[in-house]
Order: sequence, then C-alpha cells, then structure tokens
Amino acid sequence: MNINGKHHHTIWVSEINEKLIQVFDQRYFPHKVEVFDISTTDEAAFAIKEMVVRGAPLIGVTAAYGMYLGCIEALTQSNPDEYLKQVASKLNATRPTAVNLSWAVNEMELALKNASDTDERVRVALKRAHEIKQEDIDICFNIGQYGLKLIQEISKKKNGKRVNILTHCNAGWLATIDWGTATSPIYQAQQAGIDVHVWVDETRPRNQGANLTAFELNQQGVQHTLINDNTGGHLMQHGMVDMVIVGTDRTTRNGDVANKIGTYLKALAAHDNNVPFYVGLPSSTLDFDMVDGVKNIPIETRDENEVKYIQGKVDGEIKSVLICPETTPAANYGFDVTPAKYVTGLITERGICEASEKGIQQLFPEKF
Ligand SMILES: CSC[C@@H](O)[C@@H](O)C(=O)COP(=O)(O)O
Repeated sequence: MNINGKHHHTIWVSEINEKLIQVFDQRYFPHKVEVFDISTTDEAAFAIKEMVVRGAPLIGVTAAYGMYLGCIEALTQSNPDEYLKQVASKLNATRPTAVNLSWAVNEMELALKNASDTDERVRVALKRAHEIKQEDIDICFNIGQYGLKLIQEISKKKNGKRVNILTHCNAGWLATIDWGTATSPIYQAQQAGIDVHVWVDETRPRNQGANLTAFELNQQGVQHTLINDNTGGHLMQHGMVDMVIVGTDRTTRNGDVANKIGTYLKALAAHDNNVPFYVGLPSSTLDFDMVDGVKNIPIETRDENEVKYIQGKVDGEIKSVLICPETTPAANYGFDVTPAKYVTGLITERGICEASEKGIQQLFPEKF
C-alpha cells in the first residue's frame, strides 16, 4: 500500500547491499517515517522484540530474513549447524504469542535441510525468505477477495448506504507485507466503490490503532474515525457497527482466536448485539497442533511502563508522558483469547469457514 502516494512493502532487501534488510520503524508512526536497518541476527531479534516491526505475518517474514542473515553469519563460525540452531532459538524467543514466528523459522529450517554447503545455504535462505514474503502478499490479497464478498452483501442489504466496520489494533498492511488481513477486505471494498467507514479502536497501551491503523487508512483515503477502546459496545448497541473484522496472532485448530488485548471484550459486545465478528488470517497463523486457546496459547506480558506512559508528539517532538502515580504498579498483558463460539467466521486465503475444527478442516484437510 502507499505512504505519501508511493507504493511500499513493510520489509525489503536493500537495493545496494544484499546483506541488508530494511523495514519501516513502526515505533515512530505516524509522527516519523523512518527506515530501520537489519544487518545482523541480533538486530533482527531486536526489531521483533522491541516492536520496530510487529503484527504476526510481518514478525514471521522478519524472522525468515533473520534466518537468512544467520546463514551469512554462520559462514564464519566453527560449527555453522549449531550456530544456526542458536539463531533459530534466539528469534523464536522474541515474542511468544504470534505463531507465525515459529512457523517461518521452521519453514526456513526445512528449506535449508537440503542445502549442500554453507554457501548454498545462503542462496537457499534468501530465496525461501523472498518466497515467504511473496506468499504473504498473495494470501492477504485473497483474504481481501473473500472478505470483500461479506462487505458487498452488507452494502446490498443497506441499499448502498455506508458500511461501518470496527477493527482493533493493527491488522493492516503494516502488520503484513501488503494489504493486511483485517484491512484487505476494506481496501478492496474501497476499490470496488463501496461506501465503507472504519471505527478504529485506539488499542491501549501501545495504541497501534491510533498510531498505525489510523495512519494507514488515512494514507489510503479510507474513511475512518478513531475511538477510545471502550466505545465499541456503545456503538454496537446503537446499530452503528455492521461488522467487526480483526486479525489474530494465533488461532487454534478448534477456532479460538488470540489477538491484541481487548479483542475478547469486542467479541462479547458483538455477540450481545448480533453484530458479525470476523477474523482475517493467513494459514500461517493457524496452530494446527493446539486446541483450547484460552488454556494453552502463551500470552505475552510486556513492560509495565507501556501502560504507565503514553507516547505522543509534543511541540514537534516524540515524547512519553506519565499518566499515573510513579509508584503505581501496572499489568501489561499483550493479548487475549476470544473463544471460537463468539467468532462468526474465519476469513482465510482459501475461503471463509466456521471457527471450529470441522470448519477449519474443510479448508485445510491436509493438516488434519
Ligand atoms: C495481521 S496482524 C494480526 C495481529 O498480529 C494483530 O491484530 C495484532 O494483535 C498485532 O499485535 P502487535 O503487538 O502490534 O504485534
């Protein structure tokens, strides 16, 4: 999608140096558009952990390129195989909830199995990382095609009147490579000429809705309104939300959905008000080995200062402001799990299915 009218992906290999991976530094959007350089595996791990890049699919692709950098670093190691294993563990340990991370590292390890020597490994790793990146673009486009049909149906029912969609956090193109998951249907609806408007949850504590989703919708010219995190229920009670679309960091084989903290409360409000609640996801976010997400999905906890301070622009400078007594302790759970029974459907690259083992199996029989 575009920034200031120019098409970009969220991650790319430098045109002048094949050993340099570059990303937008998402810690500073919307105030600054800055590029962050990743030329070592430590920098790749830092970028994921510190949320220079974030969003499950982009975390996965960054880890894939991290493995490629690992293959380059392994060239000068006495035990390259052992070194690469350590790189895989280091990347896997950066963020626990998004399963795309371990999925991508595993895909890279599978591709590297057949490489004959360390030089060959570097070539294979770069090729596979490029493929994973391209696959994500195609997958997100397809999610958009299926999701578009849902928006078209609502638009038709409303005789072309504005379709109001609520989203939480950022499952937009900034969380992927292009298109996004939750936003892909929205962008495609906009391109199809549908009158679409997005309620953007600010998404405390890190405000990915305010900082990222509002930024990217604004850049694409999609009508949107920023709301604080507690507003969705009220809007739903008053018929002001036609559907909810969110992303996910891990969805279990029975359809339980882990996503940014606060998603569960939106699902409860949607359920109580008969508002359809959809989840857009690539199959790399499906954890086919796990059931009972509430019990089993590891939930990331982060630094309490993310809750105690708010980052914003003051007099032209990005600053953090304390919003509570300095000694008040804060809890910072990054994600919650919405049980499958509250999910109307999963929008995947292969179509839309029920959030259940049966529904997922119909689309991905080879995984069962
Ligand atoms: C397509 S992105 C899906 C999810 O990763 C997204 O909704 C989300 O919760 C992102 O959380 P973040 O902590 O910003 O990485």
